[in-house]
Amino acid sequence: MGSEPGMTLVAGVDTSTQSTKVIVCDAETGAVVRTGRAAHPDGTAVDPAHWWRAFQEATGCGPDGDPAGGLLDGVAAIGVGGQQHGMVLLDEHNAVVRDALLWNDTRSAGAAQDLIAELPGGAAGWAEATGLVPVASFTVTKLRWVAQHEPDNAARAHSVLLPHDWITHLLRSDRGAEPTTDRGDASGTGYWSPSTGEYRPDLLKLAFGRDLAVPRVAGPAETVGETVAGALLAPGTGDNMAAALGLGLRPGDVVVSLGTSGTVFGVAERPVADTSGTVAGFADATGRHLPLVATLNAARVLTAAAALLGVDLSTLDSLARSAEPGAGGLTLLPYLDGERTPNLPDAKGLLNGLTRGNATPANLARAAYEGMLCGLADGLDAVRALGVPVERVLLIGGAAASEAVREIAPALLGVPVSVPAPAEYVAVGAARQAAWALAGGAEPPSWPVSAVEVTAAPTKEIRELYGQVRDRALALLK
Ligand SMILES: Nc1ncnc2c1ncn2[C@@H]1O[C@H](COP(=O)(O)OP(=O)(O)O)[C@@H](O)[C@H]1O
Ligand SMILES: O=C(CO)[C@@H](O)[C@H](O)COP(=O)(O)O
Repeated sequence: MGSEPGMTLVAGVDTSTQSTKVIVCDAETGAVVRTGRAAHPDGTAVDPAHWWRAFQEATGCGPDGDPAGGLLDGVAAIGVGGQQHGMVLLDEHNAVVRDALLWNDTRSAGAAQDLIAELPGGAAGWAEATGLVPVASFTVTKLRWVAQHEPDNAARAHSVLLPHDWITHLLRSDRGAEPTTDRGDASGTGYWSPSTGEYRPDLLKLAFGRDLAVPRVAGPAETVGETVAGALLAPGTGDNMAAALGLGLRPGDVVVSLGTSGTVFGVAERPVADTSGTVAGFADATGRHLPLVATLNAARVLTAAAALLGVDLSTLDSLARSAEPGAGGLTLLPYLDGERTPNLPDAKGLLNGLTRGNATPANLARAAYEGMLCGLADGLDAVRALGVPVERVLLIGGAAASEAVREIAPALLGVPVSVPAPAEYVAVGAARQAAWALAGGAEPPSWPVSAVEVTAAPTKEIRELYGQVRDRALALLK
């Protein structure tokens, strides 16, 4: 594979929960000319070496990131987007100390509670300081868990990075240089302030009991290093921030992403501090802010429902579309992997309203889609309540490919839904950041995004029933 004649090529990487995806595109227009992907292992604690191996498999690069005839051949700049929050602990020689604890690992739920209690001001104090109220997903709680449960690992730790920081670092020709991150991913740690743009080493120390080195926060379009082949490295960012960049979000646009996580987010000019902790006050990758709600359960609710019914995803889709809205009164609270919004780390899924009359595969399939989307409709209400304007929803992530999702989403979300042309928008955003680092300037290059709009009459009664079942469960589980 050689350079496409006349084109300047940039690459975007999405090192996400289930896989690594790589695109190579024209820096001027964003047109994708090459793609690659490779799977990650399952589990919520993963050796970061798997992500680097997946990167090599997806691109054909050598262990030093040399593209030599592979997917990245001729690429002028690379950006890496990655799953947020994952704790990559390194020793003083930059060797990984233990498996990374991922965003969906709930073992640090107790640590989150402790940290809230230990800071004067509690939840409000954390929201004010970092934009976040600690829950198990955030890196700061994982540091506390290691300090408490694994003193030997804690003693070896010298620095803490996030997944995108680690892959970006491995891509550098000079791995002895200081690692970097960006404000988007730093804002998901719980020890960085989106209001001041500075780390809060006091909060890291509160969690870990001592200082740890942290990566330098690079500017949005900075070049942070070079690969062995001389390609520029952009700062990279968290996957949701990268998706926002890939879609070129405008005020009024809110993204609903249906990957392993479900997320709902929009851009804001000012930092957000939600003391209830429902909306995380993240920063974005452009210098703005990205208020976001995340659920632990999205696309894999559908894979679990398909496995339960013994069918593939395409049959699950047809079954769900053949059922009436409301699934005959079946409601699924989709907390299969525990849940983050609402904050129920130990919860399990709950199927309510089962009768002999409605016990059909079609209703069960439909309840899975409706339950997943009702959880995100709650998230949409929460970001709207914080003043984020919601004129239309952009639906992305693996499960946005589902016809049933496209049919049911506008009815439950209650706003027009646009489905952007199928693409890996996290990787697109990372590539756009790379093009920005290459070109310089105040704003990233403008790349077109086409989308189709899907509409449906709102079905409030399904959300009402879901709300009743959710509130009864919350009263039991809290
Ligand atoms: N047509 C479809 N219907 C439902 N789910 C789908 C469909 N296509 C892909 N998925 C799901 O999308 C998920 C992967 O989405 P992705 O956004 O890449 O996740 P992540 O970024 O978390 O790794 C997988 O769980 C996969 O089963
Ligand atoms: O925890 C969050 C956001 O706060 C997740 O959105 C992760 O960033 C993982 O994303 P996916 O791999 O599911 O896309």
